[in-house]
Amino acid sequence: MRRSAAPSQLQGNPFKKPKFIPPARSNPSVNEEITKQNSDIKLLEVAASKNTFLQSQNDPRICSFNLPTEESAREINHGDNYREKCLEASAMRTLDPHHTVHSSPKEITVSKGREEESDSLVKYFSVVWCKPSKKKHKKWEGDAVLIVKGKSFTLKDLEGRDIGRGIGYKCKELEKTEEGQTMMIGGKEIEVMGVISPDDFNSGRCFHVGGSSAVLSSSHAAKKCFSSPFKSVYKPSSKENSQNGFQNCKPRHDPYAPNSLVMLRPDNNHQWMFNRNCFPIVDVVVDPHLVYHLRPHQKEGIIFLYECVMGMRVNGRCGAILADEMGLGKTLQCISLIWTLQCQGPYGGKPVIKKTLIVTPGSLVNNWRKEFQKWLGRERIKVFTVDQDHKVDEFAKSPFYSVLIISYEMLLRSLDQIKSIKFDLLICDEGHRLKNSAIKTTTALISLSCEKRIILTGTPVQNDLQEFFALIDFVNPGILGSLSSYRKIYEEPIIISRQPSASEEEKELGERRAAELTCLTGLFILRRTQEVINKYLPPKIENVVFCRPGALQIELYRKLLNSQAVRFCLQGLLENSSHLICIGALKKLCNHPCLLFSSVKEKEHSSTWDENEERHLYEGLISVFPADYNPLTVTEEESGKLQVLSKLLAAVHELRPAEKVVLVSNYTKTLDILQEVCKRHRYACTRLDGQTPISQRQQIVDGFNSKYSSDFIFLLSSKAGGVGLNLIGGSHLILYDIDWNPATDIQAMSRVWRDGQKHPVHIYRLLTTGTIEEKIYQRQISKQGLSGAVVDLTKTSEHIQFSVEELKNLFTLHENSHCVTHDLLDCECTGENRTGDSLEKFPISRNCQLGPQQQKSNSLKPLSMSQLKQWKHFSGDQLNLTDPFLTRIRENVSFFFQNITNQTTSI
Ligand SMILES: Nc1ncnc2c1ncn2[C@@H]1O[C@H](COP(=O)(O)OP(=O)(O)OP(=O)(O)O)[C@@H](O)[C@H]1O
Ligand SMILES: [Mg+2]
Repeated sequence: MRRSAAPSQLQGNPFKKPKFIPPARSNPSVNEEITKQNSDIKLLEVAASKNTFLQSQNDPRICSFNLPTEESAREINHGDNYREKCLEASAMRTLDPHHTVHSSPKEITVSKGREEESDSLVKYFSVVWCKPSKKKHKKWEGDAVLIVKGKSFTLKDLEGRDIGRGIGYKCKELEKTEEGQTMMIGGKEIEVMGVISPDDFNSGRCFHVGGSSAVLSSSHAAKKCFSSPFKSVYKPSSKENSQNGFQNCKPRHDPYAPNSLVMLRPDNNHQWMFNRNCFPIVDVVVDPHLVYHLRPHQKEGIIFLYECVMGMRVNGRCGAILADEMGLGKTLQCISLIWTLQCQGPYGGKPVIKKTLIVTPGSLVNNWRKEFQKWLGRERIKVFTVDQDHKVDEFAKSPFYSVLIISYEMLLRSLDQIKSIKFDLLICDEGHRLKNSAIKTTTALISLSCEKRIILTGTPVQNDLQEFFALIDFVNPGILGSLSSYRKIYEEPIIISRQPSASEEEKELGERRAAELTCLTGLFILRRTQEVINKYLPPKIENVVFCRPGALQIELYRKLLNSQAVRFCLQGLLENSSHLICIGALKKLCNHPCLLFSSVKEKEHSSTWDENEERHLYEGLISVFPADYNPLTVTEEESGKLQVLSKLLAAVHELRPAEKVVLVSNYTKTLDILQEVCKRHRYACTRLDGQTPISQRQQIVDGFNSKYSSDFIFLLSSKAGGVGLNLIGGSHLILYDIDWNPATDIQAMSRVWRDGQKHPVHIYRLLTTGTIEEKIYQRQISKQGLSGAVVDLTKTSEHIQFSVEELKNLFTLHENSHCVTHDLLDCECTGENRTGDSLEKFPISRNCQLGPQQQKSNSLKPLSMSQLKQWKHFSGDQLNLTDPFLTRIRENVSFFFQNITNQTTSI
């Protein structure tokens, strides 16, 4: 039987949650989990054949008590640990004067004297109803309460009005009424969703939740796989019902079903802190429909998040950082967590959370909504996304929505309204931005009272210890003490130990403190790398393409390097930031000379030209351009990279007409040029940059990803849309320029090689041979080696300190090299189709060839260079290239590096 949710269920209606607890399970894996000190992540996969669950349900000793008595706990041989837990729980019960032992079977019949059948059985169920139809997928119209009394049924809507009656049913039929069952009552088709306790019916609470006016629509996606999880597990007879006041306290889903994903039960400590009312312990089981889709690492991630936010990993702290690499499905893991906590809880099955706040970059607000729909359909969870037309107030007033999704910018604007709502769970997507505790966004979020906090980030937690503190302190405030004590205890000793002058004692202390810090924070930080999903993805062919610069580019480059500004920089004579202007000019030139031309013209015409520092850089530059130079008519030949790009696009268009290209740049002006080229070649394209209104971004992404889209190219500004987006419609991604920060580029490259991608993915990273772009690339890969690619997204060249030596290296043009990067590898090959086979000749641990100071300062650097050396590499002159795309661009390329992940037979 398929079920689709009723509105009340979306609100986490406790009346629909069966509340049976099997208080003692003999499954050793569960007991192991309970005793585990270090809460290692472990999936509890319980064989369906083990029916101890059913046995314990049928055991009146168990069912008739909230928690087992000392005697019953001993009688049931479930292992010492569990007994200890039960004993303690029963002790807690006696300590709590308000605790009531629910043992009276008479509770079931309540309507004394009101009805003729006062002595007969009365049962209450939450149901959904609709007009009768033969359709497989019902369109449920509303929630209702079904009262089964004697031989009659009454159906009431959530305002208490009778909307149907039936009489004359056979006793046997009545006894069979259970979850998932459908029947006809008073001309309506109903489906039973859950049992309502007499108490909840009598108090009227069962009518309050969820509202009454919601109309359900069926969602194919949601209905497709949802099954009635209880059917084979719990079939209470009327006799049991009458004996057991807690027959409802059972897990929402069968914890013993094959592949069930069961959360760790709370230990004594936790119960003591959070279960003061001594509710029975109920297994929290992730919805099997979701589990069906989850990858193994995602199951682990959900268990991890659950334990963190429940305060099971670090006593009483409820924060977590999920730092999985890009594309690992952090969104789905969070959605699973929300759905689980919103419907279930370990104490009496009561839902742990009601409302969730998700804060995310503007371009991902609608992506979150889509992901909710993708995994849960439209009915189960009602999510509200804030935009110009949908304000927070609307969410606050509505009882239907349980999840609010808002951008960081909107959050600041609506902070007061947000603060007036009680959120139980806060998720900060791409949360690395919170590493700066001084910025407004961080202070705003800190000011929210919600204590269950999750940071999601693909590029997190790094070497900067203060930023690290800020992230940790956000999710688990105070866990590392005050900032000043943290500095004393951790930061200072760690930094001192890393200095070359550190004594042995200082080194040892720093290492121990670092280990302590890692150990403590490791309890609530989880990071997995992309390797865990490689096997689900198509092959990825990554190419670093060294493009020969055009003649004009070389001439201008020389001129810039000979400028007074660069010379002063190298003599250390100029102000701090002057080198940045020089670097900026060289980068522009690499993209296209016209960008430099426009900048110079712009500066020349400004009134401050004479005092301007840039004058020292740009003087005489215009004379190098042809006299009739027009920056508006972009010439492909003037830029090595543009020439390669143009040929590459033509090759994809011709050789793979069904495939599409994502074209990434860090600069909107460069995107303008690329767009112009697309236009010229009549390639249909779409574009997302910082100017694109947030409300349109998801639409643009969806349009491109659709197989019906005619767009061939997606122009993407990596700064605006690099993080979080899914661009699986494209299978070729070209990084037109390089960023200082490897994280920015990795983020951008991860947009296409993700779940859902159907084609082999081709990544092209274009670099201009011998120029500053190669130097930046070299710096990137050595940096990645240092930090395992865990680098901060917000670090730009402004944050990088350069020594004069480094600047000298940056400001050198290597005109005679095919590939300076390859030269530095000191590889013995001649650039002829080297495949890394002969690597044994070059042990990976050997020193890097990057230069003397680097060799000494960091032993990790050679590793990443060695890794690069393992890539296939060959010069552009190679005649027998096998890659059809590279063959097409060979003429303008001096060197290639290529790496293939998940190679299958053909690419
Ligand atoms: N188990 C799964 N099966 C199929 N598709 C999945 C699964 N998990 C996630 N996906 C899909 O993979 C894509 C990437 O997921 P998601 O956007 O959550 O990644 P992420 O970890 O947030 O990455 P980023 O750091 O780039 O934001 C999405 O389209 C998502 O629907
Ligand atoms: Mg994401």
